[in-house]
Parts: sequence; structure tokens; C-alpha cells
Amino acid sequence: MTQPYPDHIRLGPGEDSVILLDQTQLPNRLEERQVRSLAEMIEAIRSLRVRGAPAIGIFAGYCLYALSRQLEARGWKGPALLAELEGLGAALAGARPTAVNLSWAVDRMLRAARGSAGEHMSEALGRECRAIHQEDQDMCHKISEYGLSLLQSGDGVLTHCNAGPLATSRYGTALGPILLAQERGISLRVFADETRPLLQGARLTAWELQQAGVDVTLICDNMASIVMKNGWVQACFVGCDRVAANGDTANKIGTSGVAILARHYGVPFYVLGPTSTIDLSCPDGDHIPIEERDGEEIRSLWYREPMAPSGVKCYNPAFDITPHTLISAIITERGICRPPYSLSLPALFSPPQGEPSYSP
Ligand SMILES: CSC[C@@H](O)[C@@H](O)C(=O)COP(=O)(O)O
Repeated sequence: MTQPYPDHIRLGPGEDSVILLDQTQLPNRLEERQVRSLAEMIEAIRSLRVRGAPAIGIFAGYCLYALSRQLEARGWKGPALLAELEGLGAALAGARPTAVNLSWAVDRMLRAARGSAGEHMSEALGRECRAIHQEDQDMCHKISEYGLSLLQSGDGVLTHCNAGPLATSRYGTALGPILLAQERGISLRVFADETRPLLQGARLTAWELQQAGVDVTLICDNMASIVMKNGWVQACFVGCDRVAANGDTANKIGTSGVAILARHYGVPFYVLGPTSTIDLSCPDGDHIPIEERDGEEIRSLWYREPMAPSGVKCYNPAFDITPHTLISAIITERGICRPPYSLSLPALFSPPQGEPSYSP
């Protein structure tokens, strides 16, 4: 059983609310939360109760559908309903800036609403949000297969933050190949960076892998160098929040440091993500908006006592950019892209002009 909590995002009864597993409570409590209002939905995204690039896109899709059901029940329809949904969509998309999947899903939902002639708008939205969720499951499964093709039994894999089922739908992206290997009896060892300041690696990745029976070792972020130096890591697998057209990749703060270490020790560094995370309209990493979060997350959040002097100045970016020059390959559901990414990434979206290079 490799999917400890497969339906962590779903519609509530009557389909006018959304239920999520509150990831801020893990690994200590499996606590679900039901959100009904726009304010509750935005709060859930901002406070990382639901998090991970594909997962917040899936969540936003369900939210817009649930909100459309509420509005239709109050008599809203036609252009007035569409205009209201556009406003709600913009508010949801603005909840977090870095992961492009959030605005990608909102745009997709609004396109479905605009094309819903002759039926209730919510019916079209219901189909679209379910499709977004289903497609993510399919994409993660394919990414997992491609990722696994890069590993051998006995390999050590280092990962940063959490790109498992909780960050997506099922399998995950960076953790997908590892969970698939486990299902197939292929043994891998995983080193999970704890991922300061919010400890997604310790709280979520270590929990998901442990639940699945994977051999996982939790390390502090500043231990990645020694485990690579010891020869225990044959590949780094990380997820992504936005991949620019040149391959520069935003992922959890600290990812670029892992890539630099991997280059130093000659370990391949792989980014895994669905094509919904590739933003060809963004030329390079300098154009990716980086979310900055409250310094309180560094000073005290996960500890009983403050762990730094009260009021000390903090710099708390939530993501960083890994330059494309440090990325060995980008693994998507459509295949494995190799450098130069300025050619291989656009090829993903125009198959007749050429396929990305696959390495089975
Ligand atoms: C498959 S999820 C990929 C990324 O979203 C993940 O690695 C990550 O950085 C998540 O950050 P978070 O701030 O917890 O949402």
C-alpha cells in the first residue's frame, strides 16, 4: 500500500465545499478540514494546509466548482455568474505566486465556464475539475515510469521538500519513481532533506515514504553534502513549481544548493514535474516570482519555544531557482528532456515538429 492518503483533496457532500487533509498537522494528526468560503480556501493555500504545485492546482479547480454550485443555488447565471467566477478565480490564483499550476488550473476552469453554452456553468466546471485531478494521476504515473528508468536497484536517491502524493494526486513526481519501485520490489534508499523552515521533508516526505515501507533516512539540510561525499547518493530527484522556457526551475528554497552540491560530487540532478508546471511564457528564472513568507516561520513556528531571539530580522524566501546548467534532465509525463532545454521543452508542446529525447 504505497498511497497513504490517496483522496487528500475531494469535494464535500453536496459538492458545494472542498475537503482537504490538513498537511500542517502531519505527521502527528490525520485531520481533515472542510472549506466553503473563498476566504477559507485562500487561507488553506496560504498556510500550506494544502500545498505542492499540482495539488494547489487541483484544489483550486474543486474550489471554483464548489463556489459555482453555491452561486447557482442562489440564482446566479449567465454573464453575471461568469464575471463573478472570474473575480473568484483571480483571488484564488493570487493566493501563492510561484507555482504556475495554480493559475494554470484557474485559467482552465474559466475557459470551461466560458465554453459552457446550453448547460449550467457548474456542470462544465464539475467535469473540468475532475479532469484536472484525473489527468494529474495519469501524468504522475507516467513521470514515475520515466523517472524509474533512470535508477537501478540499490541506488540512493536524495530529495528535497515534498513532491509525493500529498503534493499531487497519487504517486507524486519526485517520489513517484520511488513509490513505483517499492510496488515492484525494487529496493532504493532515500535521503530526505528535512527542508527548513517548514520541514516538508521531515513531516511529509519521511511520513509518506515510511508509510509505504521505503528505506528512508531523514537528514538535516546541511547534511546533504556529507551523504553525497560518502557515495551514498546516485541521483537527486526534486519536484518543481515552475520551469521557465530555458529550463531554469523554481522549487523549494534550498533546491539550488542541492544542485550545486550534486554537480560538485558528480551526482545527476533530475527535476520531475508535469507539463502543467512548464511556463514557456516565462523566459528564464529571473522572471519567476518568488514568494516571500513571514519571518515567524524561521523564528518559531514548529517549536514549543522560540528558537531565535524575538524580533530578529529574517529573510524567508519560499523558493529558489536552479539554473538550467545544473539540471541533468527534466522528466515529464511526455518524456525526458535533455539540454538544450530551449529546444527540448518547446518540443514537448509541438510533437509533430519533434519529440523530446527519450531514454527508456
Ligand atoms: C510535486 S510538488 C513540487 C513542488 O511544489 C515542491 O517540491 C515544493 O517545493 C512545494 O513547496 P510548498 O511550499 O510546500 O508548496
